[in-house]
Amino acid sequence: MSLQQSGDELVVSEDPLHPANLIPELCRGFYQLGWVTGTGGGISIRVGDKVYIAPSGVQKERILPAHIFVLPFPQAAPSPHGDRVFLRRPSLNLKESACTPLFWNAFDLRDAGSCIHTHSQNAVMATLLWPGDVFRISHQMIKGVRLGGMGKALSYLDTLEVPIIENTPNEEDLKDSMAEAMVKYPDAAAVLVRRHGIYVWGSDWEKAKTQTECLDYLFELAVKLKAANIPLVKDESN
Ligand SMILES: CSC[C@@H](O)[C@@H](O)C(=O)COP(=O)(O)O
Ligand SMILES: [Zn+2]
Repeated sequence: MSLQQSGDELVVSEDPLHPANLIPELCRGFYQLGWVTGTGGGISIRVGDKVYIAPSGVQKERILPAHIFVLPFPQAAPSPHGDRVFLRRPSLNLKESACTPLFWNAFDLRDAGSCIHTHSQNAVMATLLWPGDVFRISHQMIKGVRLGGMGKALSYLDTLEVPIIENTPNEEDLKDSMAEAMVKYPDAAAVLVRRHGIYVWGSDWEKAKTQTECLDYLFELAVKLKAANIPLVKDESN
């Protein structure tokens, strides 16, 4: 099969910033942070009408460009068998990430250019220490996080809100509750999944990565503040 017919030309590039090269590199970085160990977590990048997605259930720090799936955006109507439409599939027997419908929430509902999923223990601890449906923090360094993940940067004086949804045994079943949380909290840059992790998006991969890092810093800080009995939201009267 020629390059043209297989779609391999969509993942072969010498440009280090090509999504097929970036996804493996970023996943190696996330692995070092403990965000994508045990095959969990991942990142998807959308450039224009193409979405690049990693395979499911593989060691994310060992992904190669040849393992990347490319899907059309917007999503093409599924085949009569209900199968997703791909512009390019790896020749190996791999399946696209189970997070695909959740990444798609960020593309559809926020027009995001990238979405990151981590199993960061800081995020998981935040979902357990704050049992309600939203995590809130104020008067901390929240300036790296943007309104809705896409708009202007938050100010020191804003209160950052991240909705929390309940986990399900199958990743795909989170799609609707994640979408509901995104509609209910239009200013949120991420959705936490209780006892599981977080989905963070941005207008491009750099902004999604920056916001994932900022939020993780805040969750780690929040866990320490809780241990020290310091409230996360400052009382404006003192
Ligand atoms: C051990 S991870 C559980 C997975 O279902 C999922 O939550 C995840 O983070 C990664 O899914 P994947 O399909 O490997 O990309
Ligand atoms: Zn996960």
